[in-house]
Amino acid sequence: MDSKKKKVDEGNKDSEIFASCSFSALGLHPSLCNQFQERLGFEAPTLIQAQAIPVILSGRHVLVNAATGTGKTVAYLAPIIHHLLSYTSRIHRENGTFALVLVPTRELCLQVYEILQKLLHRFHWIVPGYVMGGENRSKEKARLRKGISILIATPGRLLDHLKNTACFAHTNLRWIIFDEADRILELGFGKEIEEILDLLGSRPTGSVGNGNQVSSLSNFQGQNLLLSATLNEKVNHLAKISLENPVMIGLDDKKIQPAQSVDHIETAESDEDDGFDYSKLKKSSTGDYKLPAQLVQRYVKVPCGSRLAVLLSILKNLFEREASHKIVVFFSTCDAVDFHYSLISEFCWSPNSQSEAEHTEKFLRCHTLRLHGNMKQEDRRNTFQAFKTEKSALLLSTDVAARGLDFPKVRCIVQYDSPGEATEYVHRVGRTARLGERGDSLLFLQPIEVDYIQDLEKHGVSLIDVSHPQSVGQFPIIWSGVPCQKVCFFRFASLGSLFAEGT
Ligand SMILES: Nc1ncnc2c1ncn2[C@@H]1O[C@H](COP(=O)(O)OP(=O)(O)OP(=O)(O)O)[C@@H](O)[C@H]1O
Repeated sequence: MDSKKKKVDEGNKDSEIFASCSFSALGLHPSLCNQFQERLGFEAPTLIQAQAIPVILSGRHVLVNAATGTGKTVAYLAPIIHHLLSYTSRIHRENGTFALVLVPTRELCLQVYEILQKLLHRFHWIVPGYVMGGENRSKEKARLRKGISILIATPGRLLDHLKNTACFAHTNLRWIIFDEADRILELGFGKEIEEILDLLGSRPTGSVGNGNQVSSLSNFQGQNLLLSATLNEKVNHLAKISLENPVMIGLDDKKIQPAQSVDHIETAESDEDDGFDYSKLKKSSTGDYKLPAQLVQRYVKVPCGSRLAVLLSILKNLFEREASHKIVVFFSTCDAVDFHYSLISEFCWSPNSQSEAEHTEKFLRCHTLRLHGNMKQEDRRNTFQAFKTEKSALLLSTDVAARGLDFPKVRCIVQYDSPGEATEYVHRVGRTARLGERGDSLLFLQPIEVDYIQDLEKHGVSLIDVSHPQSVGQFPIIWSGVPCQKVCFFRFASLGSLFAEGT
């Protein structure tokens, strides 16, 4: 490709991701705009940020539905920081919590906290903090006693502190954000969320447990935000009990355009008594999912007994082709992750290997990591940090890594076990092809599971079938048919059948 054409392509790609305006044009505080450039290296807002930030700044309740990796985190953090910077008298940490960000997993909690720390680098009077399962409660209490201005939390631990930590000051609470709202509910935190909303006085007690009742939040002076790349019935319910006359961003837009001003954002025609059209949300939750346009999605039919051999062959090929490569393989259970981790680790290069010969002898030349909910908190944290910084690594994980996690430069997602829900498929593959980067995904399906493809098609997601030898060439990953790998293939095929799968 000549360089002129390449420039045009890059220009087109950028215009699909980034807005043509600056952060300051969105009305954000100038010193915050400087932080974007200095601390995060952001030159311009993404399209979703350009659309959401002015609306969130206006104080409206908002529901944001945009593809994975489009910059939703900054879209909600920036307006909060802007407002906290704009108060005429500086806030103090003794004023307690002004904003609460609820997230489904511990890793996402840490990730949002890291971004927040960077953004608040120059604003020491706005204190970021987190509380989450697996952490020391007493230490969290001590931090809450001192005061946390913007608190990120997993629901169970937050509820615990709301009930048992008397020194947790939240009377100044103005914002509640549900990041990955649908996942919070899928993990069974529905009751906790209702209790949290009640304890914080952000919905009237009359609507507890009644999914059909639309709350009137007129006593609550705050602003609530819901964000997710996928919507479902449960989010519909959460929207009903937590949002008042919200603006929906990204629901109908095939291509998101930046907002000129709040007046240009349409709220849906009312069919409910609070002016918000919940049927539109309902329709969207069964409609098309938003996936990064540049993501190449494939599937392969593999009988259960051959999956391991095929996986190893694919991984070998991938790591041999490119020296720096990051790959995530998803499994359905913690046991399956552990089983494959101990197996694959036997064949993997490790950073602790003594000699160069040891490196080259290994079947897979990459660092292997694992992540799941049954691991000790410290190990989870180490894996999360390591996979972020590694240039070449393989992460074996359950769906704990599927939501919101932003690992840079993940080139490929393999789904060894098919995901239960179509939404989970979208979030798993969303760990690659972020913010316009290229990415590939491969879904393993057992012959009895092929109907899953039709389920995905109902949501506008179509995959290329690479099960047939003639299609294998389309895939950047060549598997069992490669002669030089036959020995390995059969070796692993027989090994695979020695171990019982389905753990
Ligand atoms: N304006 C920007 N300019 C450059 N990079 C950005 C900008 N905004 C966000 N990013 C980067 O884009 C990546 C994706 O952002 P983020 O994790 O917020 O996406 P997301 O939409 O929340 O994704 P998911 O749905 O998977 O949670 C991050 O690495 C983030 O640092």
